Amino acid sequence: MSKYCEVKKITVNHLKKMKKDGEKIACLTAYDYTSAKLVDAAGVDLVLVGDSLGMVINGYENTLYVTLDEIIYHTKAVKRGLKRAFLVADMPFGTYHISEEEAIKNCVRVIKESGAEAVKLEGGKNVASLIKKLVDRGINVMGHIGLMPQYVHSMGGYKIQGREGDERLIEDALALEEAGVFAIVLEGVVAEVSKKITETVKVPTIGIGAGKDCDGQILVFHDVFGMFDDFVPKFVKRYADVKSVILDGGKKYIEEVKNGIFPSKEHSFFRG
Ligand SMILES: Nc1nc(=O)c2c([nH]1)NC[C@@H]1CN(c3ccc(C(=O)N[C@@H](CCC(=O)O)C(=O)O)cc3)CN21
Ligand SMILES: CC(C)C(=O)C(=O)O
Ligand SMILES: [Mg+2]
Repeated sequence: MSKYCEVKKITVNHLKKMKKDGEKIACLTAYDYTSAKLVDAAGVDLVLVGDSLGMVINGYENTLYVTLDEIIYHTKAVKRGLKRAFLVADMPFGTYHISEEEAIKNCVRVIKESGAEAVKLEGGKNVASLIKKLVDRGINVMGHIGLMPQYVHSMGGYKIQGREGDERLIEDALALEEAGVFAIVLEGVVAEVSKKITETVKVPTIGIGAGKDCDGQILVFHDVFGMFDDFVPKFVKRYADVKSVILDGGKKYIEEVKNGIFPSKEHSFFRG
């Protein structure tokens, strides 16, 4: 068993140390109090309140509709469910795109109001100067390169990155490290390139669809537990089939209501 099981509260230092120790970092998304409590109890090291909530919670076609207030609302709920895991809030599209001043203001708001211990933003060299300013102000920042869902329109879809070489991705990873990120998400990156980035930077890399050689892995809660099937990317592995559990339980409940079996005496109140 890993020595990190004993750690009461994971901090940014533990995450950096895990890379040095060769201890893989297990991460999941969560969007509410109850699911946060469950993944924390399971022992996940890091929880991300992802802007993927726009898709799995709200049913939007992409992540671009998510607002700052929505991320704060969900992060506050997740915060109350966590004891051990490190908490990261995803900065939504548009909240760090107008000016560095506005971006800093929005990140400060997220940290101040939500209880998140870090923010994550998509981008490489183009956001390095902003990240440096955030880090200078005591805000932990997680980078995110490769397939960046907030670029869905300009990329013309969700495209795996690094097929035609690794130069740009490596430059971006180095720029993020130089700017002071404590970790970098590599999303939808070919395994060979993720391996090279992971060997090149000192900060941990957290992969999603980026192969086995990243320092950690992250997946979306609803994908891992088989609750979301509008689309299932190739990189998703299902570790439970909660959809069937809910459908089966739901059918039993409906049948018992229709047949007058529920509620029975034990679920009812009486005067005497
Ligand atoms: N439920 C959920 N899971 C996710 O992992 C996720 C979201 N939502 N929303 C935001 C982004 C979007 N993501 C996606 C969505 C689709 C593909 C996809 O269809 N990829 C193709 C590969 C295409 C190629 O080879 O270039 C695939 O077949 O997996 C990948 C990542 C990952 N993120
Ligand atoms: C999948 C992770 C990295 C993410 O950005 C999200 O859930 O929004
Ligand atoms: Mg995201």
